[in-house]
Amino acid sequence: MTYEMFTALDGVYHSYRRASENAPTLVFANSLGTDLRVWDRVINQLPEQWGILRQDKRGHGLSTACDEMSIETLADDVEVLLDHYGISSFVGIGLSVGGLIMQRLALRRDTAMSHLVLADTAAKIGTPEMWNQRINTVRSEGISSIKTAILSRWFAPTYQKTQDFTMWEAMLERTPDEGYAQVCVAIRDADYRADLGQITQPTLVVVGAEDSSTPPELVEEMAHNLPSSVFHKINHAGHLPCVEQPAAFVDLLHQHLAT
Ligand SMILES: O=C(O)CC1=CCC(=O)O1
Repeated sequence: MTYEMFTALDGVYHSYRRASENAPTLVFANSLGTDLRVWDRVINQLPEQWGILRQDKRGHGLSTACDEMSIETLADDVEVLLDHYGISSFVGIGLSVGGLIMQRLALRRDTAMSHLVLADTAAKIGTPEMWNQRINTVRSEGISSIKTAILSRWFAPTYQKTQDFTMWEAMLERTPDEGYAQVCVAIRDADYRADLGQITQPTLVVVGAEDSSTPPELVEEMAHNLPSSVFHKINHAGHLPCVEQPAAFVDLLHQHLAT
């Protein structure tokens, strides 16, 4: 059974989906410019009985934005749902900015989070200058003015020629400009490199071999600084291996949860 819900948190409408209440519960956090559908292909290949909780970040998908956003606020939003459902044991799975959110939850919920999966992410993503430039451009000219550059980082060249590609292009283009800009602010202001050594959960770190947003070397460096991690590159994928190579992603997830 899947529940699709809205809840109001400090004036923000928050959209999320919960499927099955069985353990383990897999809690997903999405990347910048994508909504909870970015996990569809992975979730479709998981055993039906596993619990699933995913949501649209503020300013993305069907969730509304707020004036000031930080990774801490976005982590609060996940905690509200964990508490609402009384989830005391879960696997945290974060993609890109979702990985920053899950790094916070790994520390805040250290006993409840049994395993961590960090995909195409780092403890610090990009530079303040790069994010400020992107924020200014999105606010003044809109997401469509930078969508070609973003999509070329999201996907390997071969995928960009497929029919599916247009769906993701539409998802990005329909993200509200201010919601997108606010999440860029949250990423710009986050630097969790000093905290990596305190994350004790067994952590699977994956990256698309053709990811040019969070390149394999950056992601591997994060893996080296985590006390208990395994690192895998997924071939024929860019920044969103859960979209381009869901079977490889699910295989690695199964292996990780068996440890
Ligand atoms: O849009 C990008 O460059 C990719 C990205 C960076 C952080 C995130 O969540 O996505």
